[in-house]
Amino acid sequence: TSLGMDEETLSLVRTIVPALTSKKHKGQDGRIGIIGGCQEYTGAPYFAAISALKVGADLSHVFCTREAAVVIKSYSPELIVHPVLDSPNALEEIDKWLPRLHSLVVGPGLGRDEGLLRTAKEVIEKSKARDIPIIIDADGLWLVAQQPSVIQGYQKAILTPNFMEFTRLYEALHQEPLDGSDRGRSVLQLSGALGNVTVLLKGEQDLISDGRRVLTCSLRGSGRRCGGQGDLLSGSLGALAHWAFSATPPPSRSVSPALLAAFGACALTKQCNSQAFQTHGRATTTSDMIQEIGPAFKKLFES
Ligand SMILES: NC(=O)C1=CN([C@@H]2O[C@H](COP(=O)(O)OP(=O)(O)OC[C@H]3O[C@@H](n4cnc5c(N)ncnc54)[C@H](O)[C@@H]3O)[C@@H](O)[C@H]2O)[C@@H](O)CC1
Ligand SMILES: Nc1ncnc2c1ncn2[C@@H]1O[C@H](COP(=O)(O)OP(=O)(O)OP(=O)(O)O)[C@@H](O)[C@H]1O
Ligand SMILES: [Mg+2]
Repeated sequence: TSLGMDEETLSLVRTIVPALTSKKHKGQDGRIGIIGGCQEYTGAPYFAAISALKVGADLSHVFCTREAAVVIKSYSPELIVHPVLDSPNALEEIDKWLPRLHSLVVGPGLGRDEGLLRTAKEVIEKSKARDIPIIIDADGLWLVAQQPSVIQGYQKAILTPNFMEFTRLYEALHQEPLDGSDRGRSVLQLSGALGNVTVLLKGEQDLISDGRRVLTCSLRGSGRRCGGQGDLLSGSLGALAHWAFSATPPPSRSVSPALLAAFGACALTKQCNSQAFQTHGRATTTSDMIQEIGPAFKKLFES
């Protein structure tokens, strides 16, 4: 059954979770970077960055525009916020930090300003050269739909589209309308067309493919679809991808690190949604879900 499959994959995810020991120094369990945050959107990069921390990363950096920075900083003292994304030497400023980052999440609240998208593209190129896992979400996916070559073939990339973003990507790569009747097949095709980049299509069931196989995450969430849940997912995935790709030996022969990390992030997001909904019902918001990350993580991956 699919629930049996979920259980099996969850137990594989447990193997990549780093032990909490007194032998480690700050930073070892993850220094995650978020590229996003502009005039319109400050919530999305905050949700992504705080989620990476709550999952267990040690440091979370947000690279956003100057005016978004003060806002994001005042949501939370735990984030390191760089007001550089719209500066003339943005790439130089971000490149200074790249050697210290373990993974990058590109897109939450990035917006679609041409200059910002160009910078995001250059940061992706630099990160590929450094072999850093790259999660692409939200407006980062807008960029990939315009210029798929920016990510094509990069084995440490994971794309996290909602249905709308998926449709745009699919139609950009296949030059034909998406036939929505077999989503699993479409996800497999899109991943194949992108050179086996891992694609996670979010929905009632999350579908994840590396172009070779499709994993389905069928955990139950709730009927509450407030904005920001996708940001929680992509930020968590930033931390999980670092753990999955750096695990030695590789966690599984049949499931790639990217698939495993993506599955873990899906399961966690749905579990947070379900738990928050039990308390808050219709009033559930993403902040309520973020408060559940600790208990949800424990239930799924540490019990
Ligand atoms: N608090 C915040 O700052 C938030 C900012 N956000 C940012 O807002 C920007 C735009 O993101 P959007 O997600 O709106 O992207 P899009 O502008 O591509 O819009 C997606 C649209 O598709 C619709 N949609 C989603 N799933 C669908 C489905 N299964 N079937 C049919 N329609 C569906 C949604 O209602 C939405 O209007 C991004 O930068 C994103 O990160 C969001 O992350 C939400 C929270
Ligand atoms: N119909 C659904 N039923 C249950 N869970 C869903 C459904 N649609 C999405 N989800 C879950 O909600 C989470 C976020 O997915 P969603 O499609 O809302 O992303 P998004 O549109 O990018 O969100 P955001 O508002 O953060 O940008 C995922 O964990 C996904 O599994
Ligand atoms: Mg989104």
